[in-house]
Amino acid sequence: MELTIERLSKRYKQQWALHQLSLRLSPGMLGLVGPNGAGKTSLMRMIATLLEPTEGTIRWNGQDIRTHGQAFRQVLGYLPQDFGVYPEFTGRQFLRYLAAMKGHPSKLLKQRVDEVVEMVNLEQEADHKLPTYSGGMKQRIGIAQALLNDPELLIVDEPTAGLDPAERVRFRTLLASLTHNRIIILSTHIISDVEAAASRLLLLQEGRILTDATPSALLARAAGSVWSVTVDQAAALQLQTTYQVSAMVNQMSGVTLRIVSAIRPHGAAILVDPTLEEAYLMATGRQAAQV
Ligand SMILES: Nc1ncnc2c1ncn2[C@@H]1O[C@H](COP(=O)(O)OP(=O)(O)OP(=O)(O)O)[C@@H](O)[C@H]1O
Repeated sequence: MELTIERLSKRYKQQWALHQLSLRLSPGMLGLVGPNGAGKTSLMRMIATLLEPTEGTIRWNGQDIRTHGQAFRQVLGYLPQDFGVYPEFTGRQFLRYLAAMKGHPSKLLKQRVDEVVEMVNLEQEADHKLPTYSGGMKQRIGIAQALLNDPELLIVDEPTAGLDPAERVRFRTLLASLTHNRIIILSTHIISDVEAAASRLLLLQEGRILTDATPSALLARAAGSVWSVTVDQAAALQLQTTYQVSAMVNQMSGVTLRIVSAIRPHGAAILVDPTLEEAYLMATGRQAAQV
């Protein structure tokens, strides 16, 4: 099970959304992280065969996905960013409909739909109409439809956008439970979404790979660059204008700031262990400093 991407580029008119990206993926979760416009959706749509690359190739187990499109789509599951549901259906009816559309053998269809409903934990709500679902439940239906063919490659584009914190945690746990024996590509600009489950993080910026590392390697790179200091309001404001502040807590004794900086930002600042989000800020900040 291997996805190989070679020198993949996408240009929209004059603008390069993705530039000469090369990547080799094996089972596990890849967290695709980057700000809006970094090229995440373009990359995912090209892998899902929904968008034609301007240059480059994508191979699944050595075969070009453009020439083996039909066979490739059988191992592919995709949840797009703008997944829409049909309001007249219940969750279960909707999944049966999609399974039939995807050519699922009718003898096994009901059983498979029941299985995916169970996998995403929607047994209680599966016979309720879709408009009554919360954002998180709709996204779980989205994952359920992507799992209908038990895909070896699962692509999920910004699944937690618009979910409340409890739904996000639940969705993260669900995705983490699906990593066994398949490749998952999950895009997000919220790094905590992939913190627990991703074995690899790809930071994209302006269509290029900024960093390709395991979460622990990314954390190790940020060690020695995250500080904590408690100061008064005026000093806190001053520090905020000069440094990258990753967290700020008001306390009786003053304002405690966490600061991402290669140099000690204040005489009283002490080094603290970085979070993955801070490691990400460090990686993207370093790039900004180079430009
Ligand atoms: N159909 C299109 N026509 C023109 N430009 C596009 C089109 N789709 C994307 N772009 C541009 O390509 C760049 C990459 O967009 P893309 O949607 O791939 O990024 P993204 O990282 O997924 O961002 P977001 O999180 O906002 O979806 C952006 O500058 C975007 O404006």
